Amino acid sequence: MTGIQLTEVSKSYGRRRVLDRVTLDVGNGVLGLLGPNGAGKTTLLRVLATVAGADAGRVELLGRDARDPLERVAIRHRLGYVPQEIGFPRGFTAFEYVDYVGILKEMTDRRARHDEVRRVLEAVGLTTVARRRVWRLSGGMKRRLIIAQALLGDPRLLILDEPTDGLDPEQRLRLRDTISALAEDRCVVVSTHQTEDVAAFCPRVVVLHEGSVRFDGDPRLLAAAATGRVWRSDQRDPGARLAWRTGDGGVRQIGSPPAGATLVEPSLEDGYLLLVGDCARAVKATR
Ligand SMILES: Nc1ncnc2c1ncn2[C@@H]1O[C@H](COP(=O)(O)OP(=O)(O)OP(=O)(O)O)[C@@H](O)[C@H]1O
Repeated sequence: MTGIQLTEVSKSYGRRRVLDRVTLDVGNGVLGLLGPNGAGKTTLLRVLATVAGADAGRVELLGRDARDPLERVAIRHRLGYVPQEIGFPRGFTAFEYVDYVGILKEMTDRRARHDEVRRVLEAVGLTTVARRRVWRLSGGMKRRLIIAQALLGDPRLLILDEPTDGLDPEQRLRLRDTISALAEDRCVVVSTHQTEDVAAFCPRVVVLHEGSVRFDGDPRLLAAAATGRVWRSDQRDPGARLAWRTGDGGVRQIGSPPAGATLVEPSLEDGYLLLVGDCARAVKATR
């Protein structure tokens, strides 16, 4: 069964079209979603999490039609969602918070639910702080707590909006590992601003720009698209599309290289920045 099948999905807020005929077919594995601020990533994830409806197009999740209210309930029983914004009820411990979400998910058998709460807290490395009040947890721990609640009930579809945001490098690695393991037999969509996250654990990446899919494929192909367009020198080149100082005192530059430039191996970040820059120029030219 396909996890996600979107066909020509569009959504607008007022007169602004935020998703523009998005078509996607996603099976098991991790799909990384990249895009600049305002590209429509969160809106797309909200549609996938059945929090927001599409204005047009077909949204099929876990083989069910998300527009049908009964089918939607069935989808939600098998879906885990980590939203971008987090709010916690006051006074709860980590355990009580996840347990509360379990109750909302209609996990009525108390003992089985508590076992499940312990399992998901363990999965994100929060067992030792299970009895600590949420307001006393660090920002990174709170992010992991939100991920824990999404894992309740072993969902087949996981929608994660910037899950690694605010995590320290060790926790980030640990979470990447957890997500990769989960994705072996389920469909996981992860939005992020970190190209290194995508390079590290997403075999497939989708780039959104102004609500449209501009790239869908292997991250290595996105990086390779910048081959011959990334160079390094000591001085900033006025003709470079993008240029930034690197830690070793040099300048990394993207665009059409000047004669004699020392070309370097492009990274996923280079390929992404070049693509987004090209999209922005194309949009500007049509306005
Ligand atoms: N509820 C809403 N009402 C009106 N406009 C909205 C609403 N939610 C989002 N938007 C607008 O839709 C566009 C896409 O927003 P969205 O949050 O989906 O982008 P994003 O790619 O997730 O951005 P970011 O990387 O900054 O989180 C933005 O212009 C935003 O202002």
